Amino acid sequence: MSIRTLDDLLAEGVSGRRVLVRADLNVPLDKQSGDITDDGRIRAVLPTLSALTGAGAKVVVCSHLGRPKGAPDPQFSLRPVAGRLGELLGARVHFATDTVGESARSTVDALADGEVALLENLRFNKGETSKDDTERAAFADQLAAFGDAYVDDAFGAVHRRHASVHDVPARLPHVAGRLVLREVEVLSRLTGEPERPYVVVLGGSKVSDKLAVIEALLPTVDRLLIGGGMCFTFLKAQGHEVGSSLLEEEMVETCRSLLERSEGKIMLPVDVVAADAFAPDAAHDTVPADGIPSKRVGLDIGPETVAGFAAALKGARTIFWNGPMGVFEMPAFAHGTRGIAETIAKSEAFTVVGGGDSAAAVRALGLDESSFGHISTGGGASLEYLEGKTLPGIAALEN
Ligand SMILES: Nc1ncnc2c1ncn2[C@@H]1O[C@H](COP(=O)(O)OP(=O)(O)O)[C@@H](O)[C@H]1O
Ligand SMILES: O=C(OP(=O)(O)O)[C@H](O)COP(=O)(O)O
Repeated sequence: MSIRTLDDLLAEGVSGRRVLVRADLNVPLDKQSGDITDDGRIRAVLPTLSALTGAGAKVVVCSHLGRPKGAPDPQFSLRPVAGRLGELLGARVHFATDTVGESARSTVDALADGEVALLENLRFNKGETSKDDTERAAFADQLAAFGDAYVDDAFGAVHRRHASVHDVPARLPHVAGRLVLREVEVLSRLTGEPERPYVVVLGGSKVSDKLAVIEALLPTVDRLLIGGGMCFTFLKAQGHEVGSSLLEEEMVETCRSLLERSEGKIMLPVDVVAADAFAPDAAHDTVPADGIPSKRVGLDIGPETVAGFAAALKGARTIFWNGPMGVFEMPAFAHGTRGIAETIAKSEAFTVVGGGDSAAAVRALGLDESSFGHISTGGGASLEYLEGKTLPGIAALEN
């Protein structure tokens, strides 16, 4: 891989230069208070930021948060992240209240050597995620104007063909940051010939994002265990009622076809914790996966499923896990995620956990991070990397 690195940029000297850093500061927020519930992704980018500030660069950080629809939306503001980043860096982070407007321009212009600015959410601008090349290019031009060089340290977003990931590097001297390099180095261990049995566990809520990955991974894996919000579209494809559980109706047919072609590798829940409502205190009980009552919502995998998945993980030599098994943010629905996480933590396999929420779950459940081989900051990104796809953010650095 012919990618220039942060060390190459530092060797050229960055003192007094403006360095635009694309980070993935898409951290989970508490729905009520808006507080950051896990700062792992902020911590993960500190080595790159500290190296740059230490070398006297004017550091301009940009990131997305959540999925706002191309316009400002206060619930997705990066302001709280600026505060936390400042605490962790031990220095003030200057926050721009827009991404490429007047506030961003004046904030960047006022930066002294060794100081850090954070721009407001990239996705408050249509150009960031647009499929239209011209619209993306116009936004990329505006962003690129804030840097003399570009560092990509947003591993969690390298699978997105977005302006800040794919188009800005074409406009500036560009390098990979410390996090991106480390992630690629570790994950490449899973792309060649992973030690077998190789078991992948998938959950979470980004169903359609991950179905294409399942298709690609099926020939490579020995077992694929599907829980979390992912499983209901598959259960529906098997002809079962899923009540008001998370469902992507238009993907049912794809799931049916995947199940047919899976040679029995796909394992689905046999029981589910079904609740009256999507709420922490909702009444709930365990029901068979083929008998979810019509008004109930499946919020976790049941104990029999945890035992079955644990048995399938026994003896594995390589394990990749992405996506919580249930709505672990609510303690009543965290048992499945805990059961699977504890099983993986105890395994002697080479274990990789990927994804912002999966990593957050490991920490929220108080598990020892060092009992996993690697905790990746990217869920979709690591899955697509494992698929062997050329990721837009990595390809852009290679050019
Ligand atoms: N049964 C379920 N119904 C709805 N949401 C779920 C369910 N199980 C898990 N989730 C949610 O999935 C989210 C994480 O999904 P995702 O973003 O795909 O994971 P990651 O960030 O690890 O890649 C969590 O917020 C969790 O509450
Ligand atoms: O949280 C992320 O991905 P992940 O949930 O797959 O780990 C990244 O920040 C990418 O976000 P996106 O899936 O909204 O593009």
